[in-house]
Amino acid sequence: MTDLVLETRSLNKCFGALKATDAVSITLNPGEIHAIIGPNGAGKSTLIGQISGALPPDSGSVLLNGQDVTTLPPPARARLGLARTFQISQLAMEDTVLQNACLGALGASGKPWRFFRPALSNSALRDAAERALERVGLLEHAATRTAELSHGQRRQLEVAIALSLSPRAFVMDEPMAGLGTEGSATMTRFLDELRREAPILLVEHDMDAVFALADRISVLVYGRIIASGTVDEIRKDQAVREAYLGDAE
Ligand SMILES: Nc1ncnc2c1ncn2[C@@H]1O[C@H](COP(=O)(O)OP(=O)(O)OP(=O)(O)O)[C@@H](O)[C@H]1O
Repeated sequence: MTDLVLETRSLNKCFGALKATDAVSITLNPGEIHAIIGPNGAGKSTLIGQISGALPPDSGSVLLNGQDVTTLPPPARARLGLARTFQISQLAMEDTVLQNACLGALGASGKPWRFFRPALSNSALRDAAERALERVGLLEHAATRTAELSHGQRRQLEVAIALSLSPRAFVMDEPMAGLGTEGSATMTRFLDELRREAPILLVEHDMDAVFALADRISVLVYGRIIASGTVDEIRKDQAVREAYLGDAE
């Protein structure tokens, strides 16, 4: 029996001759935030795609709470508690905030959202969505058209969608993107609390947020993990500084 919430074992994915992920093995422990950082094109999105199930690996495996989920499609992984934050582009802009917040639970059902629109009258689903909105501070906007939300509020809504799944692990793809200084600080405080609910695998370019939040950082360069360690270890790592942080400090 393992305590690991999420684990990848030697994930490989090639696009033609390009190795987008090259034997990537990472773990996520209960209660932690594990950040994955790396330059553009390092393979971070490819890794997340393989973890969420959107992209089949060429080889290697993905385990969720010790269960091999490598061949399961994204909705099945979501039902097992893997919550990937939805990208803003997947929000239905003409629908209300509450309707979007129901997405997570509906997504977990594996059925297309539009098909299930009447499910808003499902009170269990609605309650879960409202609780999630309350957690992220958006409940007062439940009836607002999503298009009217600010960028930062849309980011909060993405997290609410993930939360409505009662997840056992979060996988977040750049939650700070486009938030500005104040928005990033608010999101950082929120993620700091959220880790108590479920651990977070965090792909993020915002180094202030990463250094403030991460228990562990893994550095991906050209598809390979070149270093993994605490914030201090990564800051001091010469190979990391040369490959990535050197021009960011
Ligand atoms: N569907 C695809 N077909 C061909 N090449 C791809 C495909 N998806 C990604 N790549 C290539 O794989 C490499 C890794 O891309 P990926 O998007 O995973 O990097 P990333 O670290 O997420 O980058 P960024 O920080 O810019 O989002 C890049 O060289 C990219 O051009």
